Amino acid sequence: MIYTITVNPSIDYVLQLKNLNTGQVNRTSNDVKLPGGKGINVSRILKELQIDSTALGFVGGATGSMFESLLSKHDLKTSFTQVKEDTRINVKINATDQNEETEINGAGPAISSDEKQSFLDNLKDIGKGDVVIMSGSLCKNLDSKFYLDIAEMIQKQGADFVIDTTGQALLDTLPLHPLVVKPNHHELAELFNVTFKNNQEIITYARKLLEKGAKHVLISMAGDGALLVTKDKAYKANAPKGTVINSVGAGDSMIAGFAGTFMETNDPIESFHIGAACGSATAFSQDIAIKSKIDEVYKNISITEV
Ligand SMILES: Nc1ncnc2c1ncn2[C@@H]1O[C@H](COP(=O)(O)OP(=O)(O)OP(=O)(O)O)[C@@H](O)[C@H]1O
Ligand SMILES: O=P(O)(O)OC[C@@]1(O)O[C@H](CO)[C@@H](O)[C@@H]1O
Repeated sequence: MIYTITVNPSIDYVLQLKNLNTGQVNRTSNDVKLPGGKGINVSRILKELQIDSTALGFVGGATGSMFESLLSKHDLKTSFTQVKEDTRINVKINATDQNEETEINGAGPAISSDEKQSFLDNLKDIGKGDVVIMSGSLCKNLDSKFYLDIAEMIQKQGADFVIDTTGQALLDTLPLHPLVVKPNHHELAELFNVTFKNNQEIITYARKLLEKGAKHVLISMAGDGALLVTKDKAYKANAPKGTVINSVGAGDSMIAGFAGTFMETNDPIESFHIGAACGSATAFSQDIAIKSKIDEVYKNISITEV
């Protein structure tokens, strides 16, 4: 079974605007509320790929009830830990006069020690053959080593894990051999405090993550596609042509496509192909991609050795 952990899920309030004028009243041309959070997006893509998963995380308050109601439409298996404080709302602003989306992410609830323990107790049945995909920011007052603690715990129980985080939190988990890590190229550059001139330099630094223990390394590069880097080879997935509607969740979709497919096929290159298709399909969708979009985009992606 695949478990996704979204410590700090969200209601994503996605606003379409003609233009964004700060300091003024702006009125949306369209707005939608979506069940969000990196692990939630992973579970949603896995569902599209007909791969079972169970979504875990902290959910609370009136916004938490709304989040669960929004999520129930997607018919996912969930086992959330209820908390006292409110699940956060994250605002995503897509203004046609801006090139990039603007995101304003809430901090999320403070988690009590009892609530934290209840969450950890919920992981006790995870074991051999299971994969835990952990992604996204931590709630207030959760130690920065929370992901590391979970990784150590589930690895002792015989399960594999995937971690989608950045900086020291990512580096700390590498000695535990995550199945796959996926920093984007900016996050990789920040990790090693370098700037990249070309893909070969990106590959060189991606290999350092393998040397530190990661089993597979994906480097996502938004509209420039992605790289799969193994110990002795590297592969590029092109970014197919398409109209970008909302790239929020593209990285989560890529991780879901890779990890879900790898669990079933043990084939890193096919998993990479499907992961790239999931990422681009989400970028070309208002919400997280559906299967028909993933299949359509898959045909326009080629994987080449670099
Ligand atoms: N504009 C785009 N055109 C085509 N494909 C895209 C585009 N943006 C993203 N993708 C696909 O999705 C993958 C992941 O996107 P991206 O690099 O933005 O990940 P990310 O930075 O982790 O995103 P996020 O954290 O917002 O989910 C890319 O490697 C690419 O394959
Ligand atoms: O604040 P975090 O946890 O880093 O990111 C949260 C988030 O931006 O990530 C997803 C897109 O990847 C959205 O659904 C969600 O709002």
